[in-house]
Amino acid sequence: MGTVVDAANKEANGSLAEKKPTVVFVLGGPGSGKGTQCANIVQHFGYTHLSAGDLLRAEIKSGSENGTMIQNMIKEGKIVPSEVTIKLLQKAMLESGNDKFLIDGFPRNEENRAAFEAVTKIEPEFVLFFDCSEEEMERRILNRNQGREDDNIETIRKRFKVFLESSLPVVQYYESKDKVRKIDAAKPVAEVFEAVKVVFTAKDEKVKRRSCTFL
Ligand SMILES: Nc1ncnc2c1ncn2[C@@H]1O[C@H](COP(=O)(O)OP(=O)(O)OP(=O)(O)O)[C@@H](O)[C@H]1O
Ligand SMILES: Nc1ccn([C@@H]2O[C@H](COP(=O)(O)O)[C@@H](O)[C@H]2O)c(=O)n1
Ligand SMILES: [Mg+2]
Repeated sequence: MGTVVDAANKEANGSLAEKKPTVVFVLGGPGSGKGTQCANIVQHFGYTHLSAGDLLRAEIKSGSENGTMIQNMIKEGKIVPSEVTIKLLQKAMLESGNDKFLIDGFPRNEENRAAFEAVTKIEPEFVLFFDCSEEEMERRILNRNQGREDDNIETIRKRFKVFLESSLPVVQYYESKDKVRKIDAAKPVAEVFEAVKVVFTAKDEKVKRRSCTFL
């Protein structure tokens, strides 16, 4: 027999799927500029930005029962079990009131990807992938100065390893479905955003064309 929590989750999944939200996954290595560019996309295209890492860090701060486990995983650069992260994402999506989401730093591995699809029944519109060299990403993270516990050289190396071994295969999966929009993220912020704008403008044009065919 299901618990009250199971029933509440089922209801949340149902109401999310019914809303048919537009989801764009924003992927790229640690420090590639995902958060920076998401802030620009929010301003120009009206999406709500949900960073899985930010949600996990907020969960630690909230004093949740999962806080210590999440903190340890982040310090080690490991990927938190999908169940935890997906619940945080679902809650944030429902609370936002918006129907367009940039989901930043998720899915990070095959388990994240398959669980999100199975639980929410949502497929991403496309995947924005920020491509950048490790040298540049390392330089950026070491200069970030936001007091993140994982922004030290030991954890950075672990995060790069997890990115190569677990996250890139997810990008390849979406590539096989022709869903990846790859951006050269090594350029200055403004130039990267020019390339990002092209992707989102093309998406808006496609939606307009689709609605015209019904006139
Ligand atoms: N194109 C860029 N050129 C130079 N610096 C950049 C660029 N984009 C972002 N930065 C800087 O690099 C650092 C990392 O950027 P950001 O936090 O957006 O990356 P991220 O992909 O979200 O990283 P993480 O996965 O660790 O959360 C920040 O200090 C940001 O100001
Ligand atoms: N799907 C995810 C996303 C993140 N994490 C953990 O958070 C750390 C920081 O993530 P950023 O996107 O803010 O860099 C990451 O290294 C993981 O430990 C996760 O577990 N699952
Ligand atoms: Mg980030």
